[in-house]
Amino acid sequence: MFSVREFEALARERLDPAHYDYFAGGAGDEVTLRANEAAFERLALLPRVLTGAEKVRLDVTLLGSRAAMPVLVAPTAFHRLAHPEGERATARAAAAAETIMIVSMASTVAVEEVAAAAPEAVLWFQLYVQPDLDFTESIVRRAEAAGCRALVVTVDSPARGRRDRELRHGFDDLPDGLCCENLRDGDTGVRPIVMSPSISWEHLHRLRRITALPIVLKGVLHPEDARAAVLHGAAAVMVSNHGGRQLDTVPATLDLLPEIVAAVCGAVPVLLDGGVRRGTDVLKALALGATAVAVGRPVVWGLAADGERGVGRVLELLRDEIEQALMMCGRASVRDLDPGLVRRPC
Ligand SMILES: Cc1cc2nc3c(=O)[nH]c(=O)nc-3n(C[C@H](O)[C@H](O)[C@H](O)COP(=O)(O)O)c2cc1C
Ligand SMILES: O=C(O)C(=O)c1ccccc1
Repeated sequence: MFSVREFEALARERLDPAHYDYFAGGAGDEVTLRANEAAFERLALLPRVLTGAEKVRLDVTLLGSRAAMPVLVAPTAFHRLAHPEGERATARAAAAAETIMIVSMASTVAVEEVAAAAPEAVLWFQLYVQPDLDFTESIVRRAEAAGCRALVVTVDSPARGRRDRELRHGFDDLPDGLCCENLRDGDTGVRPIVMSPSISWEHLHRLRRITALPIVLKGVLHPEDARAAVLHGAAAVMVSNHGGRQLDTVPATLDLLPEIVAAVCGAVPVLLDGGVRRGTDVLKALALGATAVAVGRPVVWGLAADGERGVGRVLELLRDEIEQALMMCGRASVRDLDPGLVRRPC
C-alpha cells in the first residue's frame, strides 16, 4: 500500500457495504465532504530553493503532549465495525507512531481497555456533553483515571447529522455484541449518546470546574466562536466540520483556517481536521497556521484493511510524505512554516 487512497479502496472491499457507507459518508449532498479534500487540491505549494536542511524536524508539542509528527488520530466511533480488535489496535499503532490518539466517546472498546492495550499511547478523550451532567462527570472521571491527558469537547453536534447513506441502509445501531462501552452505567445498562441542542457555553464552564484537564473545543467554524472559545477558557480549538457529516454546505475547514487563526491571535493552538490525505495537505494546513492536523477516515481505512498494521502503515505513509514534502519545500521543521509556502489557486 502506497497511499491513503489505496487503503480506502481495500477497506471498501473488506467492509460490509453498510459499514463502509457509515464510515465514508457525509451529510446531505456531501458537498462539504467533497469540499474538504478539494480545498487541499486547490491550494498550491510554493517551495523555496537552497534553504533546506539535512535533517528535518516533524515533532510538535500540544498541550504538554509530544507527538512525533503533526498528525493526530481524530476521534472516530465504532472501530470494532472495522476490525475485531477495534480501538485497541488503533491505540497500539498510534503509540508505535508516537502520535496522539483522540479516543471517541463512542468507542466500542472501553477507554480503560484502550489505555491498557497501549500503555505507551498518549490518549486524549473526546466528549459529547450529555444533558445529564452527573453522568457526563462520571465519564470524565473514567477518562481521567484511564490517563487521558486532554478532553476534546465536540460542539458541532446539537443533533445527529442527516446522512442519506445511513438512512438507505437502515444503519442506526451497532450489531449485537457491540456497544458504546464508555456509556455503560451501573444500574441502567448502556445509555444512548444524547446529542442535545441545549448544550451551551455554561456547560463548558461547568466542565472546567470539574476537571483540570485542558479542554479542546472541536467543531469550531465561525471565527467569532473561535474567539469566544478562547475567552471561555478553551486550551485549543479544532477547526472541524466533522468530516462533512454534520451540517452539509459549511465551508471546507482549510478555507476557514486563516480567519480562525487570525481571530485566535496566537492565544491557543489551532488544530484542523477534514480531508487530510497526503503529507502535502499537512504542510498546507500548517503553513496557514494550524499547529497540527488530525485524520479520521484514513485511520479507519487502515484499520479495516489490516488492523494495527494497517493503521501503522497509514501513519507511516503520512509521516514519510511530510518528511519528503518538507525537504522539497526547502524547510527544516514543521514548526516554522508560514503562508508564504502556499499560493491559491493551483
Ligand atoms: C466514521 C466516523 C465517525 C466519527 N465519530 C466521531 C465521534 O465519535 N466524535 C467526534 O467528535 N467526531 C467524530 N467523527 C469526526 C472526526 O473526528 C473528524 O472530525 C473527521 O473524520 C475528519 O475528517 P476526515 O475523515 O476527512 O479526516 C467521526 C468521523 C467519521 C468518519
Ligand atoms: O458518526 C459520527 O460522526 C459520530 O460522531 C458518532 C457519534 C456518536 C455515536 C456514533 C457516531
